[in-house]
Amino acid sequence: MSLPLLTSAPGKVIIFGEHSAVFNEPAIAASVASLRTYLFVTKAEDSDVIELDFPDISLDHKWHSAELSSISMAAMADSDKHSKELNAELNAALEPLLKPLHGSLQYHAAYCFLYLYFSLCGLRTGVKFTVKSSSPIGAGLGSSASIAVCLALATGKLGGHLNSAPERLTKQELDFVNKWSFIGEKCIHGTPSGIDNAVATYGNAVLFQRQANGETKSEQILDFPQVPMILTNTRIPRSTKVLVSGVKDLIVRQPEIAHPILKTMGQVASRGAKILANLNETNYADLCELIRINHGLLVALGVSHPGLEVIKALADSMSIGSTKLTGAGGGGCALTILNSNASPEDIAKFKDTLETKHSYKTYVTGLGGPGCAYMAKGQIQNHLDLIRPLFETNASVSELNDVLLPGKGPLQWIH
Ligand SMILES: Nc1ncnc2c1ncn2[C@@H]1O[C@H](COP(=O)(O)OP(=O)(O)O)[C@@H](O)[C@H]1O
Ligand SMILES: C[C@@](O)(CCOP(=O)(O)O)CC(=O)O
Ligand SMILES: [Mg+2]
Repeated sequence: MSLPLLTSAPGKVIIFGEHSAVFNEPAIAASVASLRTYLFVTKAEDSDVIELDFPDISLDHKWHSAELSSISMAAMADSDKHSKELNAELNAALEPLLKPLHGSLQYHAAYCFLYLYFSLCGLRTGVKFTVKSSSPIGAGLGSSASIAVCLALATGKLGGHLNSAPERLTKQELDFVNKWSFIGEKCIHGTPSGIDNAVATYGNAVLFQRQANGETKSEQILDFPQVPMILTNTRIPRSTKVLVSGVKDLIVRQPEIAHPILKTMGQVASRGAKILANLNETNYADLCELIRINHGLLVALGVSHPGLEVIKALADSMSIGSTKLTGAGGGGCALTILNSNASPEDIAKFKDTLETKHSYKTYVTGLGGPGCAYMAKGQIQNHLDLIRPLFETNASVSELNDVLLPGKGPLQWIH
């Protein structure tokens, strides 16, 4: 497919089962309608370069064709064979290109990009990839998976792998995006479960389980109930990669203790799935109880943070609802499922205290929106005056969403 290209994918909220999902336990996550990542691929001004412009993480980098000599055809060959494990030959070839970014936060985003780009597009130069996200980054809401999905969809299209139906993304194409975005997540954080990229690809909500053979089973939950909840971002930075490897270390040190915790988390997710499939006044309290238990188990794994406990303590002391961290923890976000009798005044006070006293950010957002999408070339060209400034200027999140949010903005997306 030719340029320009525009792709998008949502963030997610894990309701039950973060961390235990990495160890093959079931987990439930839903996409977040209003928190999305957008990728705009255009012709670079210099036809000799591959350019990345990731302003959200202050990364603007160009690679000239002369620097690409380490990337042999052999390193890119058979990339499909390596769709489950990273290709050691390609990794070695990427090393010199990534050297200037070593030790920086931007390293993993650039690694994800280069890995997918060379695997799916080859050595083509003269392209520029610009990414903007309306989702907070590194906060537990799956920004890494949404950028990996945007990149997998765009590089899949650019490399000619995804052009079977002009009017929609087929099931096979979505499976392709899911497979390659999982590889992208691997570049960003090592050993992902695959739940985040599955939700960002397919949208809605999923009951997900990684199998012992590395395959994944994900069941779409189409009518995900709109559970009343508040998402709170502590804005405390953390890295999924570090937190996931911390849990791995705990398992090595305390296997008899850590394994049963993970198993119990799986039980919580399975039970939670049953309740969510038939949520009603009678079992709502059970859902809240499972949220409380899941958080306690995550605390036991060592992935909470005093800043997250502030949210839980406030919600508990106001009897407003049940709170658990969501995503990898260590900072980032928590969700509070509101009690059915929580008053609007108490909800407002809860949010206000978190925002004014602790400088946290709260969100009230719908769960279960669309998955990945792209825009037809004609549509982009007809609206370049609307689209281009969003990627070339310091556009705010609301300006981004006003134009680009599927279903809200004036433009048509293909799903
Ligand atoms: N909009 C973006 N622009 C550039 N890189 C991004 C963007 N969103 C995510 N990333 C990459 O993902 C990383 C954060 O992923 P992670 O630690 O898994 O947190 P989360 O997925 O919860 O946001 C960032 O450090 C960066 O490498
Ligand atoms: C901790 C984990 O379960 C979720 C990580 O989510 P996030 O990157 O914090 O949004 C890891 C995974 O499932 O890949
Ligand atoms: Mg992530």
